[in-house]
Amino acid sequence: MSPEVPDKGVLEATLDTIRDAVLITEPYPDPVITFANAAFYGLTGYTPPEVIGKTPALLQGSNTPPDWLDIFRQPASSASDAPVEITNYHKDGTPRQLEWSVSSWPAGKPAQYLIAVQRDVTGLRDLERHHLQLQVLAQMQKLVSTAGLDLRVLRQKVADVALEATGAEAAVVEEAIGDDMVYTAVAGTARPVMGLRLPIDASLSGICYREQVPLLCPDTHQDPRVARSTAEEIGFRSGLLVPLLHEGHCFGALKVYSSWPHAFRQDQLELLEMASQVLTASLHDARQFKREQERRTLLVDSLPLLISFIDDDYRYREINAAYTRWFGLEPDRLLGQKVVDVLGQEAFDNIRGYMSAALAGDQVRFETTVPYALGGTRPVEAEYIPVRDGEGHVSGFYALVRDISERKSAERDYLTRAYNRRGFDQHMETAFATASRYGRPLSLLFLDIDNFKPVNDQCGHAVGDRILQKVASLLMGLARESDTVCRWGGEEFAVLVPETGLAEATELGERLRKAIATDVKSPLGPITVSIGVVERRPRESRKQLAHRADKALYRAKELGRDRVEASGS
Ligand SMILES: Nc1nc2c(ncn2[C@@H]2O[C@H](COP(=O)(O)OP(=O)(O)OP(=O)(O)O)[C@@H](O)[C@H]2O)c(=O)[nH]1
Repeated sequence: MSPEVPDKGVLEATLDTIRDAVLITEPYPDPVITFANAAFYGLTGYTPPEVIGKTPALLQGSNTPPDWLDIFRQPASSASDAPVEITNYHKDGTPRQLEWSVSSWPAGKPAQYLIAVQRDVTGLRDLERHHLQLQVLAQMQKLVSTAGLDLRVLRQKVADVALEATGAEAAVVEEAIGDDMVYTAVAGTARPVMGLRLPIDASLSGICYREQVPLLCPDTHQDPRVARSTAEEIGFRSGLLVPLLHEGHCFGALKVYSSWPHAFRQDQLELLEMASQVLTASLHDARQFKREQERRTLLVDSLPLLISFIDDDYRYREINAAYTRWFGLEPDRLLGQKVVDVLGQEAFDNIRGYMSAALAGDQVRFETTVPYALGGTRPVEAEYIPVRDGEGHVSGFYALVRDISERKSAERDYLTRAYNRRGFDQHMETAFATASRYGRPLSLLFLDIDNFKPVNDQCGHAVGDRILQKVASLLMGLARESDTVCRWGGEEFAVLVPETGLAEATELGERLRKAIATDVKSPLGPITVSIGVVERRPRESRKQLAHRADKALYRAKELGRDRVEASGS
């Protein structure tokens, strides 16, 4: 022993009594161990013959930085220098987090020995890690509850939290689509590679997804499973990958990575795995919800119905694809627009009352006409269904609008465009219901062209047809909007007149008779009509009313034609 260090034996005896592990080594570059205290043997599991004469390299393992022995190169110049934390390994292979402080001995002179003190901070780091894990998991729970079922938002949050929790440079959510792993959310330096696709069979994430196992990749340069060129391209040198698993079904992988090798530890992989378990349930629900939504949208879009949600400011908030077809406008030209701006003032005025009723909470159903993309208007049947928010306030209503032009044309007579019997019956039903419920008057006119047979026989059917058309158009022109003109059959017409008593209906009959006699002519002379008029009696059926009208008409014929006969009540 050198005379400059006469007290090394005393030192060693003292070191054996302290709790921190201590090594005494030769100076750098070959820090051969000349002494280890009892705490060191206890900490590492080695025996003196396995340690003395070796270097501290015997403590290193897969997660130890390759250049860690540099800490012996520049020993601390003062006690205040921060210790360096290194992952070393027990003899049985278990990793330990050790804080190393290396100093020269004797102090202030050229180093003859180095004294290396190691404090085992594994327990402390475990505690810290558990604390962090709890924090991260709490954060995950929070984000899951706030992200709702919006798949895009949720994916993004998963990537963001994974990035933050692991301190990685990049985080990616990869989902299996067809034969590829597709980057469906990216964070950190992975941002420019959103949407990247890699074959499942030729990527590390593919393995993680297929085999449903978490993977720690310390260095892509040393890992034959890595698609090297893509790894280089995205700056992936080391990383962690966990499968996105829900109830045994795997739908992708969550990956965090760094452009440096050995940037991650096993415990971070465990954390990521725990986090992914919390997240995948929500991701799975959001994926299901999106699929369900797409299915529903497809269904709603393929219905022959215009379906929209209109808010309490009379603006379209949701529309199905039928709107685009009907108005010839893309959804973004309709969404957020006011109904009046889309339909025009006139059509809006027709429905404004129904809209107010729906916003007051009533479910309403009505017929109207609305403008159509190809010009003109079309008849529609609309139903408004109010929607209430959590506090019972009506926030808007669903509008279900059906094109009824075909049904309407089925209610019309092909030759004259007056209502046919089917259309007339429907109007009769409604008019009867209103008249009897509110005790309102309702009258019916039956009208038959006089001596039509000779016209037909002598002038031909084409002439007869034109006369029928002319009579019908005169009747429709003279009747009110609320009246219903019907071709009852052959050369016989009916006019239903709501809100009108017998006297007024008889006057209308006279006006019609005169107009026809004046305006409609055949090659054989003017065309005249005979008319029977009746007013509905209380509790009278439709059939009884029609029968009386027919009798009145018959009387008009009997009494010489070209006249109006009213049947008193
Ligand atoms: N051109 C044409 N004629 C029709 C049509 N439907 C019925 N008619 C004709 O209407 C005529 C009805 O004749 P009748 O029932 O004998 O009565 P009328 O000659 O009008 O005599 P009165 O009713 O007693 O005044 C027949 O010649 C039918 O062929 C039609 O759609 N087109």
